Amino acid sequence: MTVDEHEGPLFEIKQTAWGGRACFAKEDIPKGTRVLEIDDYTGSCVSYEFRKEVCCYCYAYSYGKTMKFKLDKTSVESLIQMSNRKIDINMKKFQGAGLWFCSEECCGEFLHLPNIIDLIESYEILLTSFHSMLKRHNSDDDKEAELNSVTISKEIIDSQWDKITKSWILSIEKIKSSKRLNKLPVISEDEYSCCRFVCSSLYRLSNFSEDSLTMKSFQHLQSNELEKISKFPILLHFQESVFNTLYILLPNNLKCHLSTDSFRHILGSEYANSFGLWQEDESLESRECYGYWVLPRASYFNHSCDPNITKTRNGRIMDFILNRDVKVGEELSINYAGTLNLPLTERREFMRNGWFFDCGCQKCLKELSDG
Ligand SMILES: C[S@@+](CC[C@H](N)C(=O)[O-])C[C@H]1O[C@@H](n2cnc3c(N)ncnc32)[C@H](O)[C@@H]1O
Repeated sequence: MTVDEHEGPLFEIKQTAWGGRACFAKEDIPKGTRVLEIDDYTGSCVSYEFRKEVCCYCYAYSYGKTMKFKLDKTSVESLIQMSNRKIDINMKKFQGAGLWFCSEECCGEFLHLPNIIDLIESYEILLTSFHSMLKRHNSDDDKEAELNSVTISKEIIDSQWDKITKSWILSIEKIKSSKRLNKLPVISEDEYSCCRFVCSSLYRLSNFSEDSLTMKSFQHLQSNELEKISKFPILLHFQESVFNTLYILLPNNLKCHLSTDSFRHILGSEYANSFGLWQEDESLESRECYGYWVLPRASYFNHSCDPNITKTRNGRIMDFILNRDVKVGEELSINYAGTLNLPLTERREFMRNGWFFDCGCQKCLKELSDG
Protein backbone atom coordinates (compact mmCIF):
# COMPACT_ATOMS: atom_id res chain seq x y z
CA MET A 1 0.00 0.00 0.00
CA THR A 2 1.62 3.25 -1.00
CA VAL A 3 1.11 6.54 0.74
CA ASP A 4 -0.58 8.09 -2.32
CA GLU A 5 -3.20 5.39 -2.45
CA HIS A 6 -4.27 6.02 1.10
CA GLU A 7 -4.01 9.77 1.21
CA GLY A 8 -6.70 10.95 3.65
CA PRO A 9 -7.13 14.46 5.04
CA LEU A 10 -5.76 13.70 8.52
CA PHE A 11 -3.36 10.79 8.27
CA GLU A 12 -1.15 8.93 5.84
CA ILE A 13 0.27 5.42 5.68
CA LYS A 14 4.02 4.93 5.86
CA GLN A 15 6.34 1.99 6.17
CA THR A 16 7.90 1.52 9.62
CA ALA A 17 10.99 -0.40 10.71
CA TRP A 18 9.14 -2.17 13.55
CA GLY A 19 5.63 -3.13 12.39
CA GLY A 20 5.01 -3.02 8.64
CA ARG A 21 2.89 -0.08 7.54
CA ALA A 22 1.27 2.29 10.04
CA CYS A 23 -0.77 5.53 10.09
CA PHE A 24 0.76 8.92 10.87
CA ALA A 25 -0.86 12.30 11.55
CA LYS A 26 -0.42 14.81 8.71
CA GLU A 27 -1.02 17.80 11.01
CA ASP A 28 -1.51 18.60 14.70
CA ILE A 29 -4.92 17.11 15.60
CA PRO A 30 -6.83 17.91 18.80
CA LYS A 31 -8.27 15.35 21.23
CA GLY A 32 -11.85 14.38 20.33
CA THR A 33 -11.30 14.49 16.55
CA ARG A 34 -12.88 11.67 14.59
CA VAL A 35 -10.00 10.57 12.34
CA LEU A 36 -12.05 7.89 10.59
CA GLU A 37 -15.71 6.93 10.42
CA ILE A 38 -16.49 3.97 8.18
CA ASP A 39 -19.09 1.39 7.27
CA ASP A 40 -17.46 -0.03 4.14
CA TYR A 41 -16.64 -3.47 5.53
CA THR A 42 -15.66 -6.15 3.02
CA GLY A 43 -16.95 -9.19 4.89
CA SER A 44 -18.68 -10.01 8.14
CA CYS A 45 -19.81 -13.03 10.09
CA VAL A 46 -22.02 -13.66 13.10
CA SER A 47 -21.02 -16.90 14.79
CA TYR A 48 -23.40 -19.84 14.62
CA GLU A 49 -24.18 -19.69 18.31
CA PHE A 50 -25.45 -16.09 18.01
CA ARG A 51 -27.10 -16.34 14.59
CA LYS A 52 -30.66 -15.69 15.86
CA GLU A 53 -29.69 -13.16 18.53
CA VAL A 54 -27.85 -10.60 16.42
CA CYS A 55 -29.38 -8.29 13.79
CA CYS A 56 -27.55 -9.06 10.56
CA TYR A 57 -27.89 -5.43 9.43
CA CYS A 58 -27.00 -3.24 12.44
CA TYR A 59 -25.43 -5.99 14.61
CA ALA A 60 -27.63 -5.16 17.61
CA TYR A 61 -27.72 -7.92 20.23
CA SER A 62 -30.95 -9.23 21.77
CA TYR A 63 -29.46 -10.57 25.03
CA GLY A 64 -30.22 -14.19 24.30
CA LYS A 65 -33.66 -13.77 22.72
CA THR A 66 -34.40 -14.61 19.09
CA MET A 67 -34.63 -11.48 16.93
CA LYS A 68 -38.18 -10.42 16.07
CA PHE A 69 -37.86 -10.37 12.28
CA LYS A 70 -36.72 -13.26 10.11
CA LEU A 71 -36.25 -12.69 6.39
CA ASP A 72 -39.63 -13.51 4.86
CA LYS A 73 -40.55 -15.25 1.65
CA THR A 74 -42.75 -12.46 0.24
CA SER A 75 -39.98 -9.83 0.40
CA VAL A 76 -37.57 -12.19 -1.32
CA GLU A 77 -40.12 -13.05 -4.01
CA SER A 78 -40.57 -9.39 -4.88
CA LEU A 79 -36.77 -8.92 -4.96
CA ILE A 80 -36.52 -11.85 -7.36
CA GLN A 81 -39.18 -10.30 -9.59
CA MET A 82 -37.33 -6.98 -9.62
CA SER A 83 -33.96 -8.59 -10.30
CA ASN A 84 -35.44 -10.24 -13.36
CA ARG A 85 -33.18 -13.27 -13.17
CA LYS A 86 -33.56 -16.93 -12.45
CA ILE A 87 -32.79 -17.84 -8.84
CA ASP A 88 -31.49 -21.22 -7.79
CA ILE A 89 -33.62 -21.65 -4.65
CA ASN A 90 -36.87 -23.48 -4.00
CA MET A 91 -39.12 -20.66 -2.78
CA LYS A 92 -41.79 -23.11 -1.59
CA LYS A 93 -39.33 -24.27 1.05
CA PHE A 94 -37.66 -20.90 1.74
CA GLN A 95 -36.01 -20.99 5.18
CA GLY A 96 -35.07 -17.32 5.65
CA ALA A 97 -31.42 -17.59 4.49
CA GLY A 98 -30.31 -17.57 8.15
CA LEU A 99 -31.01 -13.82 8.36
CA TRP A 100 -32.63 -12.20 11.40
CA PHE A 101 -33.25 -8.49 12.02
CA CYS A 102 -34.01 -6.34 15.05
CA SER A 103 -36.57 -4.17 13.20
CA GLU A 104 -38.49 -3.80 9.96
CA GLU A 105 -36.30 -0.79 9.19
CA CYS A 106 -33.10 -2.87 9.35
CA CYS A 107 -34.71 -5.57 7.19
CA GLY A 108 -35.86 -2.92 4.68
CA GLU A 109 -32.39 -1.30 4.52
CA PHE A 110 -30.77 -4.71 4.07
CA LEU A 111 -33.10 -5.55 1.17
CA HIS A 112 -32.14 -2.28 -0.50
CA LEU A 113 -28.42 -3.11 -0.64
CA PRO A 114 -27.27 -3.39 -4.27
CA ASN A 115 -27.68 -6.88 -5.78
CA ILE A 116 -28.55 -8.27 -2.36
CA ILE A 117 -30.43 -11.14 -3.96
CA ASP A 118 -27.01 -12.62 -4.86
CA LEU A 119 -26.13 -12.93 -1.19
CA ILE A 120 -29.56 -14.12 -0.07
CA GLU A 121 -29.51 -16.84 -2.73
CA SER A 122 -26.08 -18.10 -1.62
CA TYR A 123 -26.96 -18.00 2.08
CA GLU A 124 -30.20 -19.91 1.47
CA ILE A 125 -28.47 -22.60 -0.60
CA LEU A 126 -25.82 -23.03 2.11
CA LEU A 127 -28.43 -23.17 4.85
CA THR A 128 -30.58 -25.74 3.04
CA SER A 129 -27.54 -27.91 2.39
CA PHE A 130 -26.34 -27.60 6.00
CA HIS A 131 -29.80 -28.47 7.37
CA SER A 132 -30.14 -31.47 5.08
CA MET A 133 -26.79 -32.99 6.03
CA LEU A 134 -27.57 -36.43 7.38
CA LYS A 135 -24.86 -36.14 9.95
CA ARG A 136 -22.94 -33.09 11.10
CA HIS A 137 -19.24 -33.01 11.50
CA ASN A 138 -18.56 -34.08 15.06
CA SER A 139 -15.29 -33.33 16.73
CA ASP A 140 -13.06 -36.36 16.92
CA ASP A 141 -10.17 -35.66 19.29
CA ASP A 142 -7.83 -38.26 17.78
CA LYS A 143 -8.40 -37.03 14.24
CA GLU A 144 -7.99 -33.40 15.31
CA ALA A 145 -4.77 -34.19 17.15
CA GLU A 146 -3.48 -35.91 14.01
CA LEU A 147 -4.42 -32.97 11.75
CA ASN A 148 -2.87 -30.55 14.24
CA SER A 149 0.43 -32.44 14.42
CA VAL A 150 1.53 -31.53 10.89
CA THR A 151 4.46 -29.12 10.64
CA ILE A 152 3.41 -26.31 8.34
CA SER A 153 5.50 -24.41 5.82
CA LYS A 154 4.56 -22.10 2.97
CA GLU A 155 5.37 -24.94 0.54
CA ILE A 156 2.89 -27.27 2.25
CA ILE A 157 0.10 -24.66 2.06
CA ASP A 158 0.91 -23.82 -1.57
CA SER A 159 0.98 -27.48 -2.47
CA GLN A 160 -2.49 -28.08 -0.96
CA TRP A 161 -3.96 -25.23 -3.04
CA ASP A 162 -2.07 -26.37 -6.12
CA LYS A 163 -3.68 -29.81 -5.81
CA ILE A 164 -7.11 -28.24 -5.36
CA THR A 165 -6.64 -26.04 -8.43
CA LYS A 166 -5.02 -28.60 -10.70
CA SER A 167 -6.81 -31.73 -9.65
CA TRP A 168 -9.90 -31.31 -7.45
CA ILE A 169 -11.51 -28.45 -9.42
CA LEU A 170 -10.91 -30.26 -12.72
CA SER A 171 -12.43 -33.47 -11.38
CA ILE A 172 -15.50 -31.58 -10.10
CA GLU A 173 -15.94 -29.80 -13.42
CA LYS A 174 -16.17 -33.18 -15.15
CA ILE A 175 -19.12 -34.25 -12.98
CA LYS A 176 -22.71 -33.27 -13.90
CA SER A 177 -23.98 -30.43 -11.65
CA SER A 178 -26.70 -32.65 -10.15
CA LYS A 179 -24.09 -35.24 -9.08
CA ARG A 180 -21.66 -32.73 -7.56
CA LEU A 181 -23.66 -32.64 -4.34
CA ASN A 182 -22.39 -36.15 -3.63
CA LYS A 183 -18.90 -34.65 -3.31
CA LEU A 184 -19.90 -32.19 -0.58
CA PRO A 185 -17.79 -32.48 2.56
CA VAL A 186 -19.51 -32.88 5.91
CA ILE A 187 -19.00 -29.55 7.65
CA SER A 188 -19.11 -28.28 11.22
CA GLU A 189 -20.96 -25.21 12.53
CA ASP A 190 -17.69 -23.26 12.45
CA GLU A 191 -17.05 -24.28 8.85
CA TYR A 192 -20.62 -23.29 7.96
CA SER A 193 -20.07 -19.85 9.56
CA CYS A 194 -16.81 -19.48 7.67
CA CYS A 195 -18.66 -20.34 4.41
CA ARG A 196 -21.05 -17.48 5.21
CA PHE A 197 -18.14 -15.12 5.91
CA VAL A 198 -16.56 -15.93 2.53
CA CYS A 199 -19.96 -15.46 0.80
CA SER A 200 -20.38 -12.10 2.49
CA SER A 201 -16.86 -11.13 1.35
CA LEU A 202 -17.43 -12.23 -2.26
CA TYR A 203 -20.72 -10.33 -2.33
CA ARG A 204 -19.35 -7.13 -0.74
CA LEU A 205 -16.15 -7.13 -2.82
CA SER A 206 -18.06 -7.61 -6.07
CA ASN A 207 -20.00 -4.42 -5.31
CA PHE A 208 -17.04 -2.05 -4.76
CA SER A 209 -15.41 -0.49 -7.80
CA GLU A 210 -11.89 -1.78 -8.52
CA ASP A 211 -10.34 1.67 -8.04
CA SER A 212 -12.17 2.52 -4.80
CA LEU A 213 -10.04 3.14 -1.72
CA THR A 214 -11.80 0.26 0.05
CA MET A 215 -10.88 -2.16 -2.72
CA LYS A 216 -7.27 -0.97 -2.94
CA SER A 217 -6.96 -1.16 0.84
CA PHE A 218 -8.39 -4.69 0.79
CA GLN A 219 -6.05 -5.89 -1.95
CA HIS A 220 -3.00 -4.69 0.00
CA LEU A 221 -4.02 -6.10 3.38
CA GLN A 222 -1.41 -8.13 5.21
CA SER A 223 -2.14 -11.87 5.23
CA ASN A 224 -1.42 -14.00 8.30
CA GLU A 225 -2.17 -17.26 6.50
CA LEU A 226 1.18 -18.87 7.31
CA GLU A 227 1.30 -17.65 10.93
CA LYS A 228 -2.23 -18.79 11.72
CA ILE A 229 -2.06 -22.17 9.97
CA SER A 230 1.37 -22.87 11.50
CA LYS A 231 -0.22 -22.41 14.92
CA PHE A 232 -3.40 -24.35 14.06
CA PRO A 233 -2.49 -26.83 11.28
CA ILE A 234 -6.05 -28.22 11.36
CA LEU A 235 -7.05 -25.01 9.54
CA LEU A 236 -5.57 -26.45 6.36
CA HIS A 237 -8.24 -29.15 6.42
CA PHE A 238 -10.90 -26.65 7.61
CA GLN A 239 -10.16 -24.28 4.72
CA GLU A 240 -10.27 -27.10 2.18
CA SER A 241 -13.76 -28.13 3.42
CA VAL A 242 -15.00 -24.54 3.27
CA PHE A 243 -13.58 -23.97 -0.23
CA ASN A 244 -14.96 -27.26 -1.59
CA THR A 245 -18.40 -26.58 -0.11
CA LEU A 246 -18.53 -23.13 -1.67
CA TYR A 247 -17.19 -24.31 -5.01
CA ILE A 248 -19.90 -26.96 -5.25
CA LEU A 249 -22.81 -24.92 -3.90
CA LEU A 250 -22.37 -21.29 -4.91
CA PRO A 251 -24.50 -19.95 -7.73
CA ASN A 252 -22.61 -18.29 -10.59
CA ASN A 253 -23.09 -14.68 -9.51
CA LEU A 254 -20.79 -15.21 -6.52
CA LYS A 255 -18.90 -18.28 -7.70
CA CYS A 256 -17.41 -16.26 -10.56
CA HIS A 257 -15.44 -14.32 -7.89
CA LEU A 258 -14.25 -17.45 -6.06
CA SER A 259 -10.77 -18.72 -6.90
CA THR A 260 -8.18 -20.36 -4.69
CA ASP A 261 -6.27 -17.03 -4.70
CA SER A 262 -9.27 -14.86 -3.76
CA PHE A 263 -10.26 -17.39 -1.08
CA ARG A 264 -6.76 -17.42 0.44
CA HIS A 265 -6.57 -13.63 0.55
CA ILE A 266 -10.05 -13.33 2.08
CA LEU A 267 -9.16 -15.71 4.94
CA GLY A 268 -5.46 -14.79 5.27
CA SER A 269 -6.31 -11.09 5.58
CA GLU A 270 -9.16 -11.86 7.97
CA TYR A 271 -6.64 -13.59 10.30
CA ALA A 272 -4.47 -10.44 10.38
CA ASN A 273 -7.06 -7.69 10.28
CA SER A 274 -10.56 -8.57 11.42
CA PHE A 275 -12.26 -6.57 14.15
CA GLY A 276 -14.46 -8.34 16.67
CA LEU A 277 -18.19 -7.62 16.54
CA TRP A 278 -18.70 -6.82 20.19
CA GLN A 279 -21.80 -6.02 22.13
CA GLU A 280 -21.84 -2.22 22.24
CA ASP A 281 -23.09 -1.29 25.63
CA GLU A 282 -21.39 -3.22 28.40
CA SER A 283 -18.11 -2.95 30.24
CA LEU A 284 -15.12 -4.43 28.44
CA GLU A 285 -14.81 -7.42 30.77
CA SER A 286 -18.30 -8.84 30.40
CA ARG A 287 -19.53 -8.04 26.91
CA GLU A 288 -20.05 -10.70 24.25
CA CYS A 289 -18.05 -10.98 21.04
CA TYR A 290 -20.53 -12.46 18.59
CA GLY A 291 -18.69 -12.30 15.31
CA TYR A 292 -16.10 -10.43 13.30
CA TRP A 293 -15.82 -8.12 10.31
CA VAL A 294 -13.11 -6.78 8.05
CA LEU A 295 -12.76 -3.02 7.53
CA PRO A 296 -9.80 -2.55 5.17
CA ARG A 297 -9.57 1.23 5.47
CA ALA A 298 -9.19 0.87 9.25
CA SER A 299 -6.70 -1.99 8.97
CA TYR A 300 -3.53 0.06 8.72
CA PHE A 301 -3.64 1.27 12.32
CA ASN A 302 -1.02 -0.60 14.33
CA HIS A 303 -1.56 -1.68 17.91
CA SER A 304 -0.20 0.28 20.86
CA CYS A 305 -0.34 -0.58 24.56
CA ASP A 306 -1.00 3.15 25.06
CA PRO A 307 -3.19 3.95 22.03
CA ASN A 308 -4.16 7.51 21.07
CA ILE A 309 -7.31 6.38 19.25
CA THR A 310 -10.42 4.90 20.86
CA LYS A 311 -12.49 2.77 18.49
CA THR A 312 -16.22 2.39 18.97
CA ARG A 313 -18.89 0.61 16.95
CA ASN A 314 -22.20 2.39 16.49
CA GLY A 315 -24.42 -0.08 14.65
CA ARG A 316 -22.85 -0.54 11.19
CA ILE A 317 -20.41 2.32 11.67
CA MET A 318 -16.95 2.19 13.24
CA ASP A 319 -15.63 5.42 14.71
CA PHE A 320 -11.97 6.11 15.41
CA ILE A 321 -11.65 9.10 17.76
CA LEU A 322 -8.51 10.68 19.27
CA ASN A 323 -8.35 10.31 23.05
CA ARG A 324 -5.58 12.95 23.34
CA ASP A 325 -3.92 15.70 21.29
CA VAL A 326 -1.60 14.40 18.60
CA LYS A 327 1.33 16.18 16.93
CA VAL A 328 2.09 16.14 13.21
CA GLY A 329 4.12 13.01 12.32
CA GLU A 330 2.96 11.09 15.41
CA GLU A 331 1.76 7.52 14.86
CA LEU A 332 -1.99 6.92 15.25
CA SER A 333 -2.65 3.64 17.01
CA ILE A 334 -5.46 1.53 18.41
CA ASN A 335 -5.81 -1.18 21.03
CA TYR A 336 -6.15 -4.65 19.42
CA ALA A 337 -7.03 -6.55 22.58
CA GLY A 338 -8.08 -5.94 26.19
CA THR A 339 -4.49 -6.17 27.41
CA LEU A 340 -3.68 -2.57 28.31
CA ASN A 341 -3.72 -3.11 32.06
CA LEU A 342 -1.57 -6.25 32.02
CA PRO A 343 2.12 -6.22 33.00
CA LEU A 344 4.69 -6.00 30.18
CA THR A 345 5.51 -9.73 29.86
CA GLU A 346 1.87 -10.85 29.79
CA ARG A 347 0.88 -8.15 27.31
CA ARG A 348 3.67 -9.08 24.95
CA GLU A 349 2.97 -12.79 25.27
CA PHE A 350 -0.70 -12.19 24.47
CA MET A 351 0.14 -10.23 21.31
CA ARG A 352 2.71 -12.82 20.25
CA ASN A 353 0.38 -15.79 20.76
CA GLY A 354 -2.83 -14.24 19.49
CA TRP A 355 -1.58 -11.75 16.91
CA PHE A 356 1.83 -13.20 15.92
CA PHE A 357 3.97 -10.11 16.50
CA ASP A 358 6.44 -8.74 19.03
CA CYS A 359 4.89 -5.48 20.07
CA GLY A 360 7.11 -2.56 19.06
CA CYS A 361 4.93 0.18 20.58
CA GLN A 362 6.55 3.08 22.46
CA LYS A 363 5.19 1.89 25.81
CA CYS A 364 6.68 -1.60 25.43
CA LEU A 365 10.00 -0.22 24.19
CA LYS A 366 10.22 2.14 27.16
CA GLU A 367 9.30 -0.56 29.71
CA LEU A 368 11.78 -2.97 28.08
CA SER A 369 14.60 -0.43 28.27
CA ASP A 370 13.68 0.52 31.85
CA GLY A 371 14.08 -3.18 32.67
C1 LIG B 1 -4.09 -4.79 11.29
S1 LIG B 1 -2.49 -4.97 10.68
C2 LIG B 1 -1.84 -3.34 10.83
C3 LIG B 1 -1.17 -2.90 9.55
C4 LIG B 1 0.10 -3.65 9.23
N1 LIG B 1 1.23 -3.06 9.94
C5 LIG B 1 0.34 -3.71 7.74
O1 LIG B 1 1.42 -3.34 7.26
O2 LIG B 1 -0.58 -4.14 7.02
C6 LIG B 1 -1.76 -5.89 12.00
C7 LIG B 1 -0.31 -6.25 11.80
O3 LIG B 1 0.54 -5.11 11.93
C8 LIG B 1 1.72 -5.43 12.67
N2 LIG B 1 1.66 -4.69 13.95
C9 LIG B 1 0.60 -4.03 14.45
N3 LIG B 1 0.89 -3.42 15.62
C10 LIG B 1 2.19 -3.71 15.88
C11 LIG B 1 3.06 -3.40 16.96
N4 LIG B 1 2.68 -2.68 17.99
N5 LIG B 1 4.32 -3.89 16.90
C12 LIG B 1 4.74 -4.65 15.86
N6 LIG B 1 3.96 -4.98 14.81
C13 LIG B 1 2.68 -4.51 14.81
C14 LIG B 1 1.68 -6.93 12.91
O4 LIG B 1 2.37 -7.56 11.86
C15 LIG B 1 0.20 -7.23 12.83
O5 LIG B 1 -0.06 -8.56 12.46
